[in-house]
Amino acid sequence: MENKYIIALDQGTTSTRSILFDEEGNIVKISQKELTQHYPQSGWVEHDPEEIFQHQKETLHELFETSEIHPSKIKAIGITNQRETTVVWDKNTGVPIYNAIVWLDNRTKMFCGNLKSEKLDQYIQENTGLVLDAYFSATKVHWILNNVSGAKDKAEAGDLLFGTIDSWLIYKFTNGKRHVTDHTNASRTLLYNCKKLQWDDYLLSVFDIPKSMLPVVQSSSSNFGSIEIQDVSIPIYGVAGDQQAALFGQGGFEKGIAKNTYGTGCFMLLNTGTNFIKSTHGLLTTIACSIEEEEIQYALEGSIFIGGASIQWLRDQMKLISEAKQTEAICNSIEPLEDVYVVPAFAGLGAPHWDGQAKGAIYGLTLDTGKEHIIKATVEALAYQTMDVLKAMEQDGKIALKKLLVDGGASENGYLMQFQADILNVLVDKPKMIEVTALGAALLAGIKARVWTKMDIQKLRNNDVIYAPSMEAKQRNNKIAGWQDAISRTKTTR
Ligand SMILES: Nc1ncnc2c1ncn2[C@@H]1O[C@H](COP(=O)(O)OP(=O)(O)O)[C@@H](O)[C@H]1O
Ligand SMILES: O=P(O)(O)OC[C@H](O)CO
Repeated sequence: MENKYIIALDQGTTSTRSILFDEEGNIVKISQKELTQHYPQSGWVEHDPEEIFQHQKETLHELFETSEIHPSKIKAIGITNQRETTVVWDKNTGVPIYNAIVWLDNRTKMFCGNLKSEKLDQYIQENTGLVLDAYFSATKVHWILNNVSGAKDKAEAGDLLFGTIDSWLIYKFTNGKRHVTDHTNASRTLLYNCKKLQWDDYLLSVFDIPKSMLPVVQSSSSNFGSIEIQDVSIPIYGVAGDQQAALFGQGGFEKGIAKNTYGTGCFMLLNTGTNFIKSTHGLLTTIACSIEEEEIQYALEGSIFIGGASIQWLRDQMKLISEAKQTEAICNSIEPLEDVYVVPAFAGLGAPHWDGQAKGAIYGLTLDTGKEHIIKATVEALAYQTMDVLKAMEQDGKIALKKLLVDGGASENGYLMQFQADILNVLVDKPKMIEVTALGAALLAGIKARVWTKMDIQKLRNNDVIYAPSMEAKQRNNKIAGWQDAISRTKTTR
């Protein structure tokens, strides 16, 4: 029997990966490159779009250089990407006119504040499922058009294109033949009407963005063009924003399934089926991965801006650790300390608080507080923030979750996962193969290529590690009360 393979391209905030999966969902090869982070001013975060494309191309080619597998064995490619991150490039040269403005960048927070009105906020929530925040692409595009010399005129003349990272990669890989995106990525721009499934003319006029800049929107599992490798043309059959891809890769294409990904940020998504549920507790409504001929499904999302990024902060700015994985042993090595809390509001606070002005804070320091306590409190903050989002989700979704599916780099930290189960008092279920985001993209591509069906996910996902809660209720409640106090002291809007 002929061996079949699927490749996932996973372009994340901190790294760019290419992953080769076999037909059983096993990882045959991974190639990865770290991405340079640029911080030109306080609160600004940029990536070089050319570096992103080069890294994606190099890691993809490396899969073939380091394995015996010929490109003709690859049935399809799926792309998954950091969402919202905005690239604007010249249609005639294919060259970006500015760096990619990253989702974490909040340079447009004042602009958002000035635009805010009850009417606009309501329109945005009802039609895009989002909130007016610097996180999403619309104000980033607006900033580029108004701050790069000549950009506005060029955009009006139809000479500029906008895309999230999936669009940018596809445009480059197809030599400018395709300017496309999928429903999940479009739903993060603040420009897409998630009910009508079309770009929203009213919002385009509010943000003053010409429609000619926008990509064509397709189902997540559909034909996005092809990539030539060694004279073989491999179809791109899957595209999804990384958080929706992770939900899909966790088997979350049924109503009621929730997952939390612990990457640079933490993102919890709950599939709500074909219902567009409007949150009343600070969550977002977003489109889940879509399949041709199937009805659109929605998800409620809690976006936490700083998750694993706070562990990078411990490493790179505070110099308290030399690598992220050290934190697990440090957390396990010290006695439980009740009262140190790190609130990592380094990019403001996302869901469910949406306080763009908040700044990070540490509470409960005494003379015997050591660096280990700060490290442990930073790790625990991922779990507390997740708890805030999960509570909002249970209220909006009118459900009581019994189990949380987890993945992402920081889910490798066993201390964090046990603490998460203890604080939530629910089971935390981590698949042994944590590359669930890439698996989701591969699955979308494999469905279109008829290598798999949705129902193959259980077979592809492998065994799980389950963390069961073991903390006493009194201790849990005390810890939670301390966190709530810390959060309320950090917020600028009370
Ligand atoms: N053992 C660990 N404990 C805590 N955090 C970790 C651990 N391993 C990785 N991380 C954090 O996880 C993040 C990387 O996860 P990943 O899913 O690759 O992120 P992304 O897709 O956002 O680039 C980094 O921010 C890193 O600090
Ligand atoms: O790159 P990640 O995994 O941190 O994901 C970033 C999110 O897509 C931002 O919305």
